[in-house]
Amino acid sequence: MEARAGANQRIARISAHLQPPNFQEGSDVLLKSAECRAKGGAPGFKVAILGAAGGIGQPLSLLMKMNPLVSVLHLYDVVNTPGVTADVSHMDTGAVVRGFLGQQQLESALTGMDLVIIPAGVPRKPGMTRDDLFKINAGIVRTLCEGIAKSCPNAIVNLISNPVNSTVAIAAEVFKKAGTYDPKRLLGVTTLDVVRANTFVAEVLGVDPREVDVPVVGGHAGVTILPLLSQVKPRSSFTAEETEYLTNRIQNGGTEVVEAKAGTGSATLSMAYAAAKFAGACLRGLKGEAGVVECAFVDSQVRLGRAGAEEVYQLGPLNEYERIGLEKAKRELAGSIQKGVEFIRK
Ligand SMILES: NC(=O)c1ccc[n+]([C@@H]2O[C@H](COP(=O)([O-])OP(=O)(O)OC[C@H]3O[C@@H](n4cnc5c(N)ncnc54)[C@H](O)[C@@H]3O)[C@@H](O)[C@H]2O)c1
Ligand SMILES: O=C(O)C[C@H](O)C(=O)O
Repeated sequence: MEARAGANQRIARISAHLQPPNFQEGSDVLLKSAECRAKGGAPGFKVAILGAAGGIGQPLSLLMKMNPLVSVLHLYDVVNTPGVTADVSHMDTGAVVRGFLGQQQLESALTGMDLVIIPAGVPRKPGMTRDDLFKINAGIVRTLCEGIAKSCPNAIVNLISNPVNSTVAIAAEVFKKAGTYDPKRLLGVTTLDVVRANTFVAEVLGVDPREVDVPVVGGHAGVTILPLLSQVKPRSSFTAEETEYLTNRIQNGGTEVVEAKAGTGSATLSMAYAAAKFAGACLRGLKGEAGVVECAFVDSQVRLGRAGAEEVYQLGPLNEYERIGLEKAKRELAGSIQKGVEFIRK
């Protein structure tokens, strides 16, 4: 991912032509009973969550266990996965759950996966920016992506760990180094910005948030989060004050939660919901469902193709307010992407 390339449109159509589900068995499982059931398990996709014991990881594990398209769910973390795995595995849904603990089990956790979701890493505390997490999370993302390149190079990757504006570039560089990079398969998760935008816009319009669809493009930090209020569905108009209020609230939604949690972490529940929504869309695309469209932070070199995020949508007509916002977003994104690239290339 080049700095220039990462700063453009971010609405990806999830491909209907990805690899079919595979049913290859993993090894080194912690739960023997899950291993037995996996052999006769329902058809579906194999999904791994890396960072599964965390604030996002736990509710996300629960939500993915509820997804009927998932046949096998691997829960990996450096702590506490036996407990989380035992707990989630008691849910009477189809997916077989296996737990993996510590780096020596990373390879087993990843082998054969169709989709890997990464919420591993430290969250913000009040007064911090997402970029302040770079130092710790960059190394975590690098290690996990090296594992993916080795054990499941064809998996779709949903990257949640902050700062997303840099970690996606780190992942891209790791995959390039390993010779496995496919921009169609690497997706930075920005769905929480869309989820928030839908909620806040619905509040202003006085309608049900489920009826609202707000495209949010750019990256996932401050001014790089760019809601396109001129393209809200159903078609709506906003006063200048409403536009300013909504843009600021959407751009600062993460900080609003960090401050409310007062040092105990950042968004976890709404993030798990958003991640499950996005991962579900990826699985529906993998399955062959047509017209699955989501916003994501992707390398804009993506082109129409047969194996992944098959199309990057153009931004559509922007108003003056949005054009100014886009220029600000591009400037900041270019720096964040470059920082991620340099972390791997140095
Ligand atoms: N993209 C988004 O919209 C979004 C939204 C919310 C949070 N986040 C980010 O998600 C990340 C996780 O947030 P959280 O609240 O779940 O944090 P958390 O601290 O509750 O959980 C993180 C988990 O990652 C695990 N972990 C640490 N190093 C690991 C490694 N090398 N391999 C595997 N697992 C490892 C930890 O053990 C922990 O269980 C943070 O970076 C946060 O900023 C992103
Ligand atoms: O704000 C954070 O640090 C977490 C996340 O990126 C969010 O938007 O909630």
